[in-house]
Amino acid sequence: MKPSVTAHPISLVWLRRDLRLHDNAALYYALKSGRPVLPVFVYDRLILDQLEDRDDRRVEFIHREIQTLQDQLSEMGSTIIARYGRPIDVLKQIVEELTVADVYTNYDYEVYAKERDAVVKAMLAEQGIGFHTFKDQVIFDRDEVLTGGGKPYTVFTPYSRNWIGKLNDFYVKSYPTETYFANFAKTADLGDHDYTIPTLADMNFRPKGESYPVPTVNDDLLRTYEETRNYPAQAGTSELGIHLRFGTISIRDLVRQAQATSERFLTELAWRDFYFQILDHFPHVEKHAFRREYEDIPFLNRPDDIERWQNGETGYPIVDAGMRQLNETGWMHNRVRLVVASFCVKHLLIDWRIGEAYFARKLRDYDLAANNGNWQWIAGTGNDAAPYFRVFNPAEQARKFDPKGEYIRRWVPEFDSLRYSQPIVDHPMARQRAIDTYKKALNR
Ligand SMILES: Cc1cc2nc3c(=O)[nH]c(=O)nc-3n(C[C@H](O)[C@H](O)[C@H](O)COP(=O)(O)OP(=O)(O)OC[C@H]3O[C@@H](n4cnc5c(N)ncnc54)[C@H](O)[C@@H]3O)c2cc1C
Repeated sequence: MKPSVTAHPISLVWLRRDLRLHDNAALYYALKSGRPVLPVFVYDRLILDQLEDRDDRRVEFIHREIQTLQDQLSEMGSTIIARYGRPIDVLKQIVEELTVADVYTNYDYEVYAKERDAVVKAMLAEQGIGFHTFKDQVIFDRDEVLTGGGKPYTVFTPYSRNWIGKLNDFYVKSYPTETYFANFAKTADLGDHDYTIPTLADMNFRPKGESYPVPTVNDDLLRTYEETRNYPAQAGTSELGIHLRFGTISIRDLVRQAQATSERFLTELAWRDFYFQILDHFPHVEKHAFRREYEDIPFLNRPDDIERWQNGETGYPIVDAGMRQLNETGWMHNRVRLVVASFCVKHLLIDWRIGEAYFARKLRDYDLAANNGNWQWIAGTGNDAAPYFRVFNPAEQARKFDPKGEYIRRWVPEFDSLRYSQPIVDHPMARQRAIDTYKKALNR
């Protein structure tokens, strides 16, 4: 018999990319099921141990949010169990310690996550414990938005038309979790367990001590979003990426706000769903070109070029400004992400996977689906991608989107001086070299 300290079985809600109590699908269904509910979070060492930077912003953010959840739950007499380890081991340990009837969790579309969940589900099934998953982090998933022929969309415009057309109150209303908060398990009823949250140091991380964007966006910004979103010197975008990534805001709340203020912003949220469904339906994109014929582009991958691109020392001011913003803040404006990514792949002929991995290491809003989708779009290897012969001209982009050079001067203060690097490549040469290289590899 397993050691049981609860008189009645409880339900666990396993939080992952949904670090909030408000409007959370899995939490709602767990709370409604009638059993006492205990939230669980696993600091997954299979992911964390591989991170290169021990002052990783995302880990610190997650740690802060788990502490916030713990504070909110303890005010209700409850708690969260947060442990560091492999998910399978931690969950096994918890179901040995407590009498658990069911585990509720929100669906995750990444390949690793799907495999992880299958293993956990099987382990729980062996013990007669149910594993229930829910859609939460997107508006539509799996087969909810398909082409007329019943296939997943690979082109964004018709997808987004269908996505927007299908939006109705049912899909965007919040789950009223608050109504059932009385159903959180009471710490007093759970017996003596270790509810201490591991410290960053316990996991071999240290804080950076920076602040994060607030988890809200005001209506005024969204009303002018269409006009301001392309100008990196302005604070014209929401900077909600990190909150969407870790679920510290609800996508349903945000979509309702977008419906009332900005069609353009709504379309950006559709892009987010779009790339989730691409990853879900075409998991090969994680490591390979969406279009297989683009697999064999002979990228140069010169170590010196890679280093200068990463450090923001290419001698192309808009590129350098973007990379320095990324390195210093963990965020980069979308317009500049497009420019630096294009420069990396086309001007320097660096494999898009190298650029993608660098963004994955540095971006505080890093998300596999969006990052991969956007890199493949730029590289021309993706579904619905920019044609390979489209090579952004960095000087043109700077003239158009940073006409007074304000953004550039903010991040590249030596820009006007002799100390500023000479261009790493000549634009016309690099452009032609990229086109010729792609053309040859594609046999066109
Ligand atoms: C090379 C490259 C890599 C990128 N990597 C990521 C990434 O790892 N994670 C990420 O969330 N976005 C990524 N993007 C998309 C986009 O640049 C960011 O979502 C956006 O800049 C984040 O800032 P924001 O929150 O102020 O965005 P806003 O303009 O305020 O948009 C709101 C939200 O909409 C979503 N969104 C907006 N544009 C896109 C897009 N093109 N694709 C998918 N979702 C979008 C994001 O969730 C974003 O937070 C990448 C874009 C490029 C060109």
